[in-house]
Amino acid sequence: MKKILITGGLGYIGSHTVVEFIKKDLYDVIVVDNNSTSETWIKQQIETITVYGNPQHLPVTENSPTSIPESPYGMTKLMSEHILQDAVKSSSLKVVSLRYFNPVGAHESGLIGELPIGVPYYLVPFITQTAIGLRDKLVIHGNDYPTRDGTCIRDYIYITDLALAHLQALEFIEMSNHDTHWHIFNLGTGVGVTVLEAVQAFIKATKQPLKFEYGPRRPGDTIEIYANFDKAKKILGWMPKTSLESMMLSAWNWEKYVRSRS
Ligand SMILES: O=c1ccn([C@@H]2O[C@H](COP(=O)(O)OP(=O)(O)O[C@H]3O[C@H](CO)[C@H](O)[C@H](O)[C@H]3O)[C@@H](O)[C@H]2O)c(=O)[nH]1
Repeated sequence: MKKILITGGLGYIGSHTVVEFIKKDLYDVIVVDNNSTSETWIKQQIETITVYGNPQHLPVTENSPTSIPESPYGMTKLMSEHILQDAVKSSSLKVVSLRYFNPVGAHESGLIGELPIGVPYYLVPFITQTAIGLRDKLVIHGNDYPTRDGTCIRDYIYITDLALAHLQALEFIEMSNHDTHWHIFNLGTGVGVTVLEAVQAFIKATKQPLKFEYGPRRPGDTIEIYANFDKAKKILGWMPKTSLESMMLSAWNWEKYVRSRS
């Protein structure tokens, strides 16, 4: 059996990816994690669409220009890509860079999911924590953007769909004999969803009331971004399968499970 090392394997994305690799039964999975942001049994997420900044054209493709990120975190993502790109040129290393859009939801078992430390920064954990009563209300950061309802637009991708892309990406890079050893794939649904639509999807899917109000814009927020994932579809055979409402329901089931433990 092939050995695979998964770094950050206790994290939100990492843990779901580990599950899919184990299920496949082709790999001996070794997990490395420094637990730096973990709440003893699970930790936060990373993703890389910050490399696109506020895009000029939508949906963004892998060829859309990257911009200088506003945050040091975003810069680490862009720099990592550059370092890997250089390493590929000077070695036999093969690299696939997966650009995640906004990963949300939890595993269908309800046993793993996203568990931010302290007050959540990301939308969906904030929604679920508000619905369960840990937060008074959700504040929607700005409703005066030039979008259909004034709130920001994102491309929310189900965590297990995202995890499966890692398997497909590995199979692709192992099996193929390409001229280039550096590949980038966008992983999103191709559908832009406003913050208000995300909130409504949560309410509809879970039948939970959710108290929310509009607040000021959050500094540095991208106004609108969603993916063109044609490349992943064509080359990896990858397709997102899960509806926004199912994503929200899974996040809610996870939240209930987490709180029932404590
Ligand atoms: O309490 C909240 C939380 C979020 N939002 C809004 O919901 C949308 C999504 O926000 P998230 O924080 O969930 O996700 P972002 O896309 O803004 O950003 C995060 O996810 C990105 C990729 O998904 C990058 O990793 C980035 O660094 C990270 O901050 C934004 O319009 C944000 O303003 C609210 O209105 N209220």
